[in-house]
Amino acid sequence: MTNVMTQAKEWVKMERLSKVYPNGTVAVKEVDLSIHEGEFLCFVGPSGCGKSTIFKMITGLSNPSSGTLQVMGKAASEARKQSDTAFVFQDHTLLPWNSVIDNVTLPLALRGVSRKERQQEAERVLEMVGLKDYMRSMPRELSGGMKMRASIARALVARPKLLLMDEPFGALDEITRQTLQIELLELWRQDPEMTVLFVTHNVFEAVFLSTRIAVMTPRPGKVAELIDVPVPFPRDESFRTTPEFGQIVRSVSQALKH
Ligand SMILES: Nc1ncnc2c1ncn2[C@@H]1O[C@H](COP(=O)(O)OP(=O)(O)OP(=O)(O)O)[C@@H](O)[C@H]1O
Repeated sequence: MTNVMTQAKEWVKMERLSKVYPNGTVAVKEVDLSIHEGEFLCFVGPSGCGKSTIFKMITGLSNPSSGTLQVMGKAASEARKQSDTAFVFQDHTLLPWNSVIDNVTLPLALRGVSRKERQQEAERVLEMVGLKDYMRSMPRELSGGMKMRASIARALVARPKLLLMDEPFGALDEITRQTLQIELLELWRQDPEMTVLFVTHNVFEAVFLSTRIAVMTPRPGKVAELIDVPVPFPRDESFRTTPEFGQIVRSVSQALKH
């Protein structure tokens, strides 16, 4: 299942993708995985199973040792130049000396977008994440959840086709985390082309968000199992208490034990 109804394009294609670091650590071993336009795919696995290494290769920051990796039909290092990819990390990475709106407009400023358009686009995404009234605030004046919303707004401002999120809600309290999960799904649904790759250690979070889950094995990192979450969107809080939710959580937990 994807966010789009048409035949979905392959956004990321990994074939026997491996990464061996110079010290001999095999971080990723022969991963085969195709991710399509409009998917919401979660990587779940124990610490050190190579999730961040896969993200680094997708963004062209690290080269595969062997195998192939295509991002939007191109080698990852080429796709990087198109800047269709945005990231959100666990740490909000907002610049503390810039206001919220100046943080959000930064990716557009770096691309030479005019001041007027930067302002318009930033206001659009800040409205989407519910922070328009705080655009003149400084990051230190925001709660943890608001900082993460600002960080998401900054990632979305340039309308990325691929959004990579590495444990973005890991530092938040459970209530805020669940609220942001619902908000993130709404943002994703507003752009049918956008594909989200999301790393989490939390099985419940993965099941709530995903169209598909890649369960990773401990080192060397491999995809142990791909699990579909064939539950339609929109999903709301009630999904978390359905038998179907519990069943998929059990399947993922089982796959993690192998
Ligand atoms: N630059 C590096 N040189 C050597 N080994 C590395 C390097 N970067 C990562 N590793 C090792 O590769 C393995 C995979 O690391 P990676 O950071 O990709 O895992 P991860 O699943 O993202 O972990 P976590 O969930 O803890 O962030 C780990 O054993 C790690 O120690």
